[in-house]
Amino acid sequence: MFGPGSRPALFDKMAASAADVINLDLEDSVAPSDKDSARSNVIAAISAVNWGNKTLSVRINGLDSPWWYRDVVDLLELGGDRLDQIMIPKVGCAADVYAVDALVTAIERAKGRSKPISFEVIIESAAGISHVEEIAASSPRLQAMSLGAADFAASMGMQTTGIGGTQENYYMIREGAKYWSDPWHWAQANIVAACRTHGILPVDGPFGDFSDDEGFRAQARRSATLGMVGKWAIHPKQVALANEVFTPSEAAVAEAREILAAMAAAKERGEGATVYKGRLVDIASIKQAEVIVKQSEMIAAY
Ligand SMILES: C[C@@H](C(=O)SCCNC(=O)CCNC(=O)[C@H](O)C(C)(C)COP(=O)(O)OP(=O)(O)OC[C@H]1O[C@@H](n2cnc3c(N)ncnc32)[C@H](O)[C@@H]1OP(=O)(O)O)[C@H](O)C(=O)O
Ligand SMILES: [Mg+2]
Repeated sequence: MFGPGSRPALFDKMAASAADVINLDLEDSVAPSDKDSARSNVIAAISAVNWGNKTLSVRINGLDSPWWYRDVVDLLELGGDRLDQIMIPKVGCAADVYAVDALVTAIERAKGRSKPISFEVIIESAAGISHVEEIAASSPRLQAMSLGAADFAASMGMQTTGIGGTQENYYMIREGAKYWSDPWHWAQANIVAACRTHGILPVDGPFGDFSDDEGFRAQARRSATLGMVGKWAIHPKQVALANEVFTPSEAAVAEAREILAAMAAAKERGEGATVYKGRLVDIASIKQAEVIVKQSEMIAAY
């Protein structure tokens, strides 16, 4: 759940939401003239608001701006221990993450902060997607990586003002009928592969049209199917939609458990493969089913 640091009236509503992660934004939802006051609002709210068991993250300004170092210094020196994570936008290479890591490490040591700050990065440029694997491997602080569709589209020179979702002109045609394809797919798949290689979480970014619930669901379902674990909400109504999609359904969990049972029975018979509902399941199916069961158990335990 995202909210601008310049709108402190939203902070309690964000804390009361059903989101797992809160992102207080100092970057692109905050006008340049409000940067200093937004930073002060966020620093005060880190300690003053009851964030419950949510992960509390602050998106700092990009390394191409004059604001980012002050964001990091003040957040860590003045912001209190409740802060869990810093989100670094517009990361283009591993050195960008190193720069923030070096500053965070120095402040943590100087100030005796005992809880290490974790990082989430946004891939939202041509450089970021080109260097996605080195970025995924860049720091032990890194926990998650998102696709920022709007800046990504701009950096790539894409002809769209949409933030995620179906793009009218991105279609195939066959026998006179249009079939829309997904222009975000290849970037998402690259992010998932880089994240899974290096043990961090791939997250789907914003879906701008918050009046389009079905569009959000469709985008989120594609992301979940690809291996992403969650999605940003830029409006409160998107939180329930994201939780609905990224929580495996009872039917999916039941089927996964049945596959595990079928494979346990197969193993008893000395077989590595068997038939479940008319289709092949084998040892790889155990790993697939375990993904769904583990997701459901983690969500239930949260
Ligand atoms: C695209 C790139 C990005 O940077 S995305 C991330 C940065 N953007 C944001 O953080 C924007 C977050 N959202 C908002 O600022 C607002 O939701 C809004 C401007 C999109 C709409 O605000 P508005 O007040 O007009 O909304 P209402 O429908 O009237 O609100 C209803 C109700 O909900 C409360 N509300 C609204 N927004 C939030 C919120 N973010 N968190 C909590 N609560 C919120 C609002 O106060 C109303 O409450 P009520 O009056 O009913 O009590 C990316 O980087 C890229 O490159 O892709
Ligand atoms: Mg952006």
